[in-house]
Amino acid sequence: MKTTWKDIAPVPTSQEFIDIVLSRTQRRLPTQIRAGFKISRIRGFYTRKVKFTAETFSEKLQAILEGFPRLQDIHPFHKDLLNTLYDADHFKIALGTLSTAKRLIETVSRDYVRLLKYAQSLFQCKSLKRAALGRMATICKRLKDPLVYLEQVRQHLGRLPSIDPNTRTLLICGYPNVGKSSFLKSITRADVDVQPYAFTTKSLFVGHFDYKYLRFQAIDTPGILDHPLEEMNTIEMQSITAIAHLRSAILYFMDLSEQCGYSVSAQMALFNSIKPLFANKLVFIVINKTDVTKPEDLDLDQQQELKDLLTQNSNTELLQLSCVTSEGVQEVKNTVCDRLIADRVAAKLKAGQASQPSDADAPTGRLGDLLARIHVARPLAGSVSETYIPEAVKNGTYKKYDKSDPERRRLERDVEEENGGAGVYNVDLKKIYDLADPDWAHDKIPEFFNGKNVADYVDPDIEEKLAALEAEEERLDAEGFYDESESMEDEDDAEIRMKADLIRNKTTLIRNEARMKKSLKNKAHIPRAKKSRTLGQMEKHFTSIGLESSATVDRARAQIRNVRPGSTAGDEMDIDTPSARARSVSRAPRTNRLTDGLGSSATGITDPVKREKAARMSKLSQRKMNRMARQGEADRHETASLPAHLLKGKRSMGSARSR
Ligand SMILES: Nc1nc2c(ncn2[C@@H]2O[C@H](COP(=O)(O)OP(=O)(O)OP(=O)(O)O)[C@@H](O)[C@H]2O)c(=O)[nH]1
Ligand SMILES: [Mg+2]
Repeated sequence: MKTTWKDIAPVPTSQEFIDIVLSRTQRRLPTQIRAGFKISRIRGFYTRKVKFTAETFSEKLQAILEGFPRLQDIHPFHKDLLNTLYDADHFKIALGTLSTAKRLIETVSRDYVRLLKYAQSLFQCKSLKRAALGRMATICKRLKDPLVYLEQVRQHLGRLPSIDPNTRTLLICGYPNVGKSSFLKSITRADVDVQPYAFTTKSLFVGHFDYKYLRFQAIDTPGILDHPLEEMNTIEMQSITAIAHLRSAILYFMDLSEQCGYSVSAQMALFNSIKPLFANKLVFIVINKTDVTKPEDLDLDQQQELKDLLTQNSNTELLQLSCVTSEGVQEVKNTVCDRLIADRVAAKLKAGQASQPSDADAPTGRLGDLLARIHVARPLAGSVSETYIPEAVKNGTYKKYDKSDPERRRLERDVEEENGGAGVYNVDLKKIYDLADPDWAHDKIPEFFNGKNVADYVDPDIEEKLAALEAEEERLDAEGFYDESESMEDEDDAEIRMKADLIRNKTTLIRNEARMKKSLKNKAHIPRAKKSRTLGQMEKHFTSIGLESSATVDRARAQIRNVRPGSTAGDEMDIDTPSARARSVSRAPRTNRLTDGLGSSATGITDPVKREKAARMSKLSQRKMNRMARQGEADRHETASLPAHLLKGKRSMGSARSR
């Protein structure tokens, strides 16, 4: 949560505000418009101006609104402090006025944009825009007071001390002039003013110090007088706010010497009247200026009163110090800090949700929460885990591994050395397989199912048997065994024969396919014409199918000539033969775009009439494109009829209107 507001952007006055916005509109938008332009363009030009101005206004107003703290979002302490210092109502009204103005400006913009849609001339558009901007400026002028007030608040907010309401805090309070600032000065490096008159300190001051590696903040408050809350001024109310909202250790300072100008009984009365604010807090009554007067020096009545004060308020301690001799200063500081730490730790432990533990004496609060989430596993009742010492160690027969001993245990390392040493020997992992029969460990196919594995179903001679069968079949075929029986075959035989044929065909197919797969594998095949065709062959082919070939042949010839100007024009098209590819090919265009497709004579010269017509048509098709690419707004061009020097600067009749 934010505790300081040092980074709020400055709030301009209303006049500055208007200037900023209007000059931004002027700078950011185009400024040139002529009566001769299309009306839609003129309307667009002014609409944009109105919209842009309104947007800038609302953007800037929004920035101001967001820069200031929202009272409902900040800590109650800061909220109350802002209330006492700047008056929450005033603050809210100022921000509210700003947000209303923002809304009004948006409405104005909307209305005038709507009107601008129906404007008929440059003059009308311009008048509408002036009216719109004028109304926005008027709204802004009415923000004069809120803007001034907010700027003052901003400057003051920036100077407020950064008080963190949640950290370890020592709050020093008491009557004016009792030595509060002197104490803050002696325990921290804060530079507070110490003067021998009342109300030296007029606002909250913060100092920081470390104790037991923890950061503490000490807050010096302005002195308080003993009168009802309603009569307290802004200075005193700051102290009250701090006492009421900060979770802290309260150090109530008292001056028994009465050098401060207030009687001891008045100081005790003040303690009693602000006592309700001390609820749930650590409270210490600190007697300052012990170098002048100690509690023992008081008359008996007052001593008794002081004692009563302590007994009435059970959790209140009495401490003594003197800022002048710095006697007891460190002790007071240390006592308070120790108590504060202990208090905060206790509060933290109590803070959890498990306030109703199942066990009567189980810890509550956060500690209970934590313990509820932890499970400590313990051995089951009765089972004892003891240390295990091997027998060999116990009876002394255990021998340490010794490489030179011939009777030593054989290690994998020995096996490695016997079988060629490191790099040659490969660890045999199969020998440790845990199988029903250890002999199976080195089987090639060790997987078993129902006592058998795949190997049991393989006939090792299957290939030879098949070959023998096929040979016999061929022999029978050759001897004409099947021919003979053809005449007297019955239905069964015919079926068998048909099946045999099918099988044979299928086998051949599979074999061929496998062969093809092998040769095609991992090769990119680019189909190419194996043979080059000659132009003559093509001509012959065309005539054979009854097509007129002369034009095609002419073009092909012309192309061949174009491709290889140096080479003798052959009538081979051999575009795809390896030799043709190897030859370097000229990068000159193969065809003339102007004449391409116009139809040429055998000599390659185009009909001039056709060519002229083509040129005309291409020009015509280009016309639209030329028109579109002509000079436009983007081209900074001053027309001759309205030169710049006639438009700008002062005239005899007042200034030229630019906005
Ligand atoms: N003799 C004596 N004088 C002290 C002691 N501590 C502070 N003073 C004097 O008391 C006067 C007031 O001290 P401050 O620290 O300004 O008192 P304060 O409570 O901050 O006063 P306000 O800011 O006006 O509320 C100064 O003149 C100090 O010199 C002390 O221990 N002994
Ligand atoms: Mg002071």
